[in-house]
Amino acid sequence: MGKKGVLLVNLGTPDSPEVSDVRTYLDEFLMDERVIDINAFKRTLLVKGIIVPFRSPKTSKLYKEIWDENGSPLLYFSKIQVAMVQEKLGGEYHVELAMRYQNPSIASALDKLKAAMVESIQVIPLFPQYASASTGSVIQKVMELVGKWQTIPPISFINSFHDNELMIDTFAQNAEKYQPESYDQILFSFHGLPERQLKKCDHSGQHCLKKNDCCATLTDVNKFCYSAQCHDTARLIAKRLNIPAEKYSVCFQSRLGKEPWVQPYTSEVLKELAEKGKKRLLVFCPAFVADCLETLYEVSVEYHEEFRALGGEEVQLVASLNDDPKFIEALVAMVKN
Ligand SMILES: C=CC1=C(C)c2cc3[nH]c(cc4nc(cc5[nH]c(cc1n2)c(C)c5CCC(=O)O)C(CCC(=O)O)=C4C)c(C)c3C=C
Ligand SMILES: [Fe+2]
Ligand SMILES: [Fe+2]
Repeated sequence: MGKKGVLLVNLGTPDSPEVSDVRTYLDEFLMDERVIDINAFKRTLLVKGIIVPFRSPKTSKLYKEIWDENGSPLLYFSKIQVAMVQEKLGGEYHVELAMRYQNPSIASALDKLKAAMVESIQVIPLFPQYASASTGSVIQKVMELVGKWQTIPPISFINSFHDNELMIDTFAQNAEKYQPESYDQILFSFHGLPERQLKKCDHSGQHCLKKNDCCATLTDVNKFCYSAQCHDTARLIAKRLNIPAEKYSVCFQSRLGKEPWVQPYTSEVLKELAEKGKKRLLVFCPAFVADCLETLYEVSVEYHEEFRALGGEEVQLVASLNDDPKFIEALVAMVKN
């Protein structure tokens, strides 16, 4: 019998923090039709003519702030995650890492699995909550590439794992060392998405952003809604830590452009909390399974400074899942089940 192939895929990061590599990365990322989901002509003008030229130098500076001797934290922890999963799964499995954008590419990882003559491929996009721009894009890319093979092996995809118990437990344990009860408010700050993409993902066409509080609970109609899954992840972590509903807020960060994104925005929530006299905030970022620019810079530096300028004292980030053995156990269980 051949080995069972496993492909773990995260978003991707530039090859280096230099402007030229950041430009190449942003170009590939933002030209993805699932990320900037407008017609190809407008997308090309917007991305290649405006966003990439203006954003690359700024984003390069930010990457330089988080880049250390191990390189990009996202790639560094992704490699460790894959090595740990491989070790736990043993010789029956062949585990590869890929990034949706830049390196190691999905094409190169699939080539390695093909060369190893695996008998099947299981793909786990490393995004707990389903979004077309993240999970959907990974699945589409893998299907495009494997779809061209003469022999298409049995292939399966994990679509989301927002309520995975071991993952919820890892976030909760990471928070325990900060004594969450000693903070004025707990924030669950998820990566944002354009509202348009939420509506497009609603195949019923009647739920998302059509009803009040449409994402507050997860039902059969909205079970794949990014925002509804985010709210559910937050609820489960809060429940595990006995945090009452009034003591936590769900919010969305990293908005790009002027059109409406999923709300409330993290910046607005920081303002409201500062106005209410809250001083110390503990922040989870449960859309990410590894520390990255959005956690290490946007939350730990930008939001921290923003909150202090508003009269607050502290924004403390809860570490991401990174190389936590419990999260590795979660990934191993997903593969085996
Ligand atoms: C949780 C998964 C992610 C979703 C969904 C997502 C959607 C999304 N992102 C952008 C634009 C940018 N995101 C950037 C960085 C970034 N995004 C994610 C994850 C998701 N994005 C991660 C893990 C990272 C950090 C990568 C790293 O190297 O550390 C960036 C680059 C940084 C910057 O210039 O601000 C952009 C741009 C859009 C438009 C979008 C959905 C439409
Ligand atoms: Fe993003
Ligand atoms: Fe929704």
